[in-house]
Amino acid sequence: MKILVDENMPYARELFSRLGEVRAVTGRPLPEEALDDADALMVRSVTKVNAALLAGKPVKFVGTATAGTDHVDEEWLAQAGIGFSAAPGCNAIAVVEYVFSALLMLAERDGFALTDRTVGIVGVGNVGGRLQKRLEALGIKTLLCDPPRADKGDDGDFLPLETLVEQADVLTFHTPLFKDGPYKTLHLADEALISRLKPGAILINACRGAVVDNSALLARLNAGQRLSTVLDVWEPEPDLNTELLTQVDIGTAHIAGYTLEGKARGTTQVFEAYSEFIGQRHQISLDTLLPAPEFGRITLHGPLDQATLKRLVHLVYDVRRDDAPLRQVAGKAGEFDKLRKNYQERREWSSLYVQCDDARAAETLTKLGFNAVHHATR
Ligand SMILES: NC(=O)C1=CN([C@@H]2O[C@H](COP(=O)(O)OP(=O)(O)OC[C@H]3O[C@@H](n4cnc5c(N)ncnc54)[C@H](O)[C@@H]3O)[C@@H](O)[C@H]2O)C=CC1
Ligand SMILES: O=C(O)C(=O)[C@H](O)COP(=O)(O)O
Repeated sequence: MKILVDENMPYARELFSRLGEVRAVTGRPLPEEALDDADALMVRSVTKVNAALLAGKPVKFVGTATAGTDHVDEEWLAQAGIGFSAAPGCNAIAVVEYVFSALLMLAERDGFALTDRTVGIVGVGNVGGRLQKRLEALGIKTLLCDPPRADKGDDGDFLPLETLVEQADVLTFHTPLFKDGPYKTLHLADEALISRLKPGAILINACRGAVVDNSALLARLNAGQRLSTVLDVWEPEPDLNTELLTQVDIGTAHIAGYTLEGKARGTTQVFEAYSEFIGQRHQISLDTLLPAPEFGRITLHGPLDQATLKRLVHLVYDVRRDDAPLRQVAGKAGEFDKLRKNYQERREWSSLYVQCDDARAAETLTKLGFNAVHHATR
């Protein structure tokens, strides 16, 4: 059994070698000769998986260690009889923590309280749903837009996108990229939508670049629209518009989902799916794979206010550590992917054990996803 894995999948060699011979390859571009004798292919979002790549090859299963699947022609895989699995939700916590890190940075810089802001969430799935819960745990008002869920009759107060545009101070996108169909998201944020955002609003895109029309956004920013912008994803990648990068408040190289936990969950989810596909069911516990974090334990004295939360969040992950390197290399061939390949280890908030002498601080931090306990220390 020969299994090709993207070289940017942590723990892939260790896990997949339990099932067969593993070869790690670059995902962009994927060396096509490697497919000639491969039984299975494990990719990330940078590899386009379609007939052009796989027709006539022996590959019987494709796994993508990602939440998004717009790089995979699932219809063709199904009609070609090739098994497929994605990794839904694997990195949702990472994206939520990226959004929080960015919002706390902007709130400190511009001197506002997050509890005075209303956050509009477009796409309330694994990322958007977790984001809603964590924002509400802090007492921040959210407005939700998810037409597919609304049409299915899911519980939730789902609103039209237009209402979010009118009322939200922060508009954050967490939808898949659908190029057409009833729930098309390509250029969901177009020039008309962007120009109607509230003055001083914050626009965040951490889903897929083309969900926001990047040329329209640049035109609005150049026209002096009062808007703060956080872009993790770009139209197109890896060759983003470098002028747009100079205009955004935070710009990163599609790394919102890149916690070690998030990437490792992606690998384990496709490993489990493939092991089931070949009839050798394995289940993996993440705890057995992950190393100890750089900061493991901290004591918080007193209550939790926004400034304290910001310091705690930024101890684990400060989004500015990913903004500066992108600005340094943008426009140079190959550098966007190099930043992603050589990504400095980043952990999730749950990796930090926080001992609090204030019961409410412990309760809030627990709801936010920290490993917090209340323990009187004074
Ligand atoms: N920047 C990054 O590193 C990452 C980006 N992503 C992207 O974010 C997307 C969302 O991730 P998840 O929450 O895990 O996916 P998900 O599939 O759990 O949730 C997506 C939600 O969007 C909703 N939706 C679909 N069409 C919509 C529309 N037209 N308007 C509003 N809502 C719509 C769906 O009903 C669903 O509830 C992924 O598809 C992926 O493209 C995901 C993880 C990491
Ligand atoms: O899971 C997704 O969807 C993502 O966007 C991933 O975080 C992207 O990471 P790569 O697969 O491009 O390494």
